[in-house]
Amino acid sequence: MWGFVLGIILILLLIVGYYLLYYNYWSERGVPAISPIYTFHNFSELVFRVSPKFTNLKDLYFKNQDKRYVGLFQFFRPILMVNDLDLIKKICVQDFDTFTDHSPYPNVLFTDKLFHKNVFSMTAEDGWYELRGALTPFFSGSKLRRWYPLMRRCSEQVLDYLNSCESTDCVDLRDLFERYSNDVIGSASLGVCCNSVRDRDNPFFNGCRYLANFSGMKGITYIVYSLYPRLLQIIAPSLIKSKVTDFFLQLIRENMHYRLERNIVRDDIVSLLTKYIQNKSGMKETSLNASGGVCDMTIAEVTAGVAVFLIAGFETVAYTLTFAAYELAINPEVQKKVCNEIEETLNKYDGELTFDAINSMNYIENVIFEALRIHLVFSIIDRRCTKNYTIEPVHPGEKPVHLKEGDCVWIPAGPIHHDPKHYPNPQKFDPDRFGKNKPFSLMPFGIGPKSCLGVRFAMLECKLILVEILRSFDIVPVKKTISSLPTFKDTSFGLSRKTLSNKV
Ligand code: HEM
Repeated sequence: MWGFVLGIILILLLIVGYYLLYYNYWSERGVPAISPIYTFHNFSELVFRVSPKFTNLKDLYFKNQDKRYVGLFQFFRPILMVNDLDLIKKICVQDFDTFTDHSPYPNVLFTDKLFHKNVFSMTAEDGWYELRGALTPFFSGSKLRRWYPLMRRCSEQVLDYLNSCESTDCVDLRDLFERYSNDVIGSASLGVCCNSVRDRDNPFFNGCRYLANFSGMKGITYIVYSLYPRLLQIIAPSLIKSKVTDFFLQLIRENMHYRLERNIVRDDIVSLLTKYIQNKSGMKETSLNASGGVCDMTIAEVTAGVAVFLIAGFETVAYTLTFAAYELAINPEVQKKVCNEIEETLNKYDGELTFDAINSMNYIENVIFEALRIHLVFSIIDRRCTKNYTIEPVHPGEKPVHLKEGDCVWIPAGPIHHDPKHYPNPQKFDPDRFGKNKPFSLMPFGIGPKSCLGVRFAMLECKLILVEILRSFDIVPVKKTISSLPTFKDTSFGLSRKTLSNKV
């Protein structure tokens, strides 16, 4: 018994000692620092980087907003939080070649095939530049025009569903948007057509929803892996259930065989990844086995590469749309302006909701950006220093700060979006302020060469479904939506059918 108690005390003393040592990490570099105890105090927000209103991060930012940067800790990982927009620009754009990577992410081929190196987790040393370059054509203007009819079909399926509902007084829009975004990314990126709005239990949708969900033990395991990658080699539990991994591996296997047998090149994510892997290996033959099929290694790499798009294009879009719907519901005058824009545009395009018609609607784009400013999906943008780097002093009293290779930098995007010196009256939903904001003060899609690869794709799909819904319905708040803020536990909205005279 006493041995056990002494053991616990020893462990606690070691932890405290370790923390005190770490505390000096920043002060020795002349950086104002937050006590490491803060990490424990604000565990979920600092460690998991999620909180509905990022209250603690905001608190930290506003208490230190006179400082260009402040040192803090994500457990034992020292983080430099950068508050100053000029310094953000320098780190994320001008000196990007020193900050090419995110903080380490799990890269766990031997336990989780679906989390093998992908464009999000890959470092520059691993070949991030090449992979990003290989995938970029999927998002070019001409490709978006090509994916548009697929998006359109998905948006029409949502409308058909809503039109067939007996009552639309209380519709869970987040669920509907998840299904829509899943169908869009599935059909464009790999040619899987499912109507998950109707076919509510289809395995592709359930698999993607499971992949994109990082709550509970899965989220904890993921964070522990990214903080302590070496633990992986010791304990190595899977993040993803093997039956889900097998489902996606089998899906991609069949997909690739089908293309190979019929000589189909679709220029989608599956095709681009296959080409990239073939070029990387230098020999076409390495991706083909003796029987003319695709080898398992290629299938595993393509599946992992596709999985990150299924994850990236799922909750992000659904959340963005839910936030936008919320702001439209509680700001009817903004909703009216959007409807006027839709009407004017459709008049110009003979009533056809074409790719060009959607692209020419600017006000609704401002609405989406303003919704993302207020309710950001990712409140922190992170970068990892890949070589030693010095932040030169600018203000009197500052000293040069020497960052070491491996140090991590956080950009507090959420608090910056709410800073009155960048956005006067920051809680006010005002789409007209978009375009007048300071450079680098708005970053819902990240910053610089590592920013979101899917931004144009995401904006197109968000605009399309909002326009499609607003042509036939008014979005109105219901009691549950309003009271569930800020957690959005209940995402029901009222959709009130437009009469023939006010249909757009
Ligand atoms: C409105 C919805 C979306 C939001 C708010 C969003 C936001 C972001 C953010 C903040 C990043 C990190 C950027 C950085 O570190 O500077 C990111 C990265 C990324 N996003 Fe998105 N995203 C959205 C939709 C999408 C969609 C639909 C796709 C794919 C079809 C996508 C693909 C990616 C990829 C591949 C990356 C990693 C880029 C890289 O590291 O090179 N995103 N996104």
